[in-house]
Amino acid sequence: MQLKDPSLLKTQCYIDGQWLNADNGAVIAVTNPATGEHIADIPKMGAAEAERAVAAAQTALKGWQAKSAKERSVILRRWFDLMMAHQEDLGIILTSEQGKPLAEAKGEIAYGASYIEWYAEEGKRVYGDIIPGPAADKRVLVTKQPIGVCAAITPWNFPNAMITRKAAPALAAGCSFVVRPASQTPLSALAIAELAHRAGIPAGVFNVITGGSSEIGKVLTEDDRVKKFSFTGSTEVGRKLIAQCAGTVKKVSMELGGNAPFIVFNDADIDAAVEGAMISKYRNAGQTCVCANRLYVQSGVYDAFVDKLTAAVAKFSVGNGLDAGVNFGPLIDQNALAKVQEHIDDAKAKGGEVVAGGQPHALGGLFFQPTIVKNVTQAMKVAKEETFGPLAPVFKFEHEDEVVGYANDTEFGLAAYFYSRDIGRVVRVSENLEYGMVAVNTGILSNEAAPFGGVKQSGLGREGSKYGIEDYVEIKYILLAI
Ligand SMILES: NC(=O)C1=CN([C@@H]2O[C@H](COP(=O)(O)OP(=O)(O)OC[C@H]3O[C@@H](n4cnc5c(N)ncnc54)[C@H](OP(=O)(O)O)[C@@H]3O)[C@@H](O)[C@H]2O)C=CC1
Ligand SMILES: O=C(O)[C@H](O)CS(=O)(=O)O
Repeated sequence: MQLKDPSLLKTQCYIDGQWLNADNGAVIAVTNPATGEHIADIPKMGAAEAERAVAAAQTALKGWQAKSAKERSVILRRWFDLMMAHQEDLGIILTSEQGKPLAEAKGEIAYGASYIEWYAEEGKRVYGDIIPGPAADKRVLVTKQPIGVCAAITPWNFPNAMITRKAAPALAAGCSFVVRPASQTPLSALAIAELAHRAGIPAGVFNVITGGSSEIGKVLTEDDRVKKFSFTGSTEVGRKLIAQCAGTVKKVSMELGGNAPFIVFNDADIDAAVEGAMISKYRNAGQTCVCANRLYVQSGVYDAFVDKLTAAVAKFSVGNGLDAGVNFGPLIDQNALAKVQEHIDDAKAKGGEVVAGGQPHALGGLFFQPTIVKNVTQAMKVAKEETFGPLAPVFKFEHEDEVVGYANDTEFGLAAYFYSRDIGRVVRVSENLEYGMVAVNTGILSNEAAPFGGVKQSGLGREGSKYGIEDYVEIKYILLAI
């Protein structure tokens, strides 16, 4: 790995300001999904180390809370500046362990850093209230205080941004933080820790522990010193972790699975819709929770849309994300490939027609062809299950009410997209779609100014915007009798 600053490639965990190996010396190998090559070994820590990380966060809390919001803001701003100064190296580390093209990886670094930039400022705006009391001698004061030690478990698909989207509001609010990143992509998290150290974030305030997900997860969800738990990943695992948090009544945030509809009406700008579908469907090789999972196109523009999308997909350059010109990388593992193939085969067996891709890429390994299947129906797996890969199933529909019904017919409710230039339809459909986030005439909706999150079984809470810091404070009501 050719880095300008090789010291960003850390292979130990960061606990209480120290770089540590596992107590028993056990390690987990990290490999490059594009080549299968071994990149590094990271500690395989367990419950004992996780408890020490929580203890360190507890110890560090008082000093960090004692700083003013402005003092914390100055340190967070330094963290942001360091991440942006090292954007290229952080992008190379991210592409090497996760696979996304370098341009996308560098984009994720800027996206992840933007949450630190945003919350460096937002922490100074955690306002309270003075409410007119019920009697002349009573004063009702409302203040907000940091919730305390926070813990998080994060996924492999955005190994930088999913950490900063949680750590930034937590630290800005005066909380301390322990994160356990996915075993497949730990190096990005450890690089973030190195820059936190350089930024002057005090020992114990920000901790990164790697190792067994269940064993460490049990500590982070059941230890009473942890007052808030945040998770990004599948709904299946999210349910388990919510249940594990119940014993200590922890506040939880959950960013879970999706099944995003992408709807194109006859009155849409078709070229804009194709451009949006390319971003929404194929970003990170289709491995994002907000990827278009079902494309619904009204009958009047169905053939034109499919033809234009097919032509656009043919231009992808599939390969190692570190190679110049590559804009489509590998999937994360064999399970991901198998899921995509299963959905394609099911659709074909039920009448679907492959018009692009449809099988693993000639490059072999974890590369899969960007795929489009047309003439798909609600009876197919692609209508109900999240593919989490580069498959665009294109459904045909006739009427607005019909497609809104299809779009809402899922237990998920994270992101939805539609293209229309009819203002009445834009208002009606935006309001009738049962999703936490609705994008109109665009294929990408994620930014630090917006409250990212889902309804139904796609999650709890919001990340980003002024709303995102509310999950890291507790309201305290003070009654003054004078
Ligand atoms: N809403 C959102 O923003 C996002 C949602 N997702 C959803 O997650 C799925 C794919 O991502 P994926 O990472 O495979 O999801 P997983 O839920 O399998 O994994 C997410 C994280 O949870 C850890 N984990 C898995 N099982 C447990 C457990 N029993 N206890 C504690 N931790 C555990 C994993 O660790 P390890 O893998 O190291 O064992 C990983 O760090 C899709 O459904 C996708 O939609 C993904 C990203 C973002
Ligand atoms: O993990 C994810 O899929 C991200 O939440 C998607 S995004 O925020 O990068 O759009």
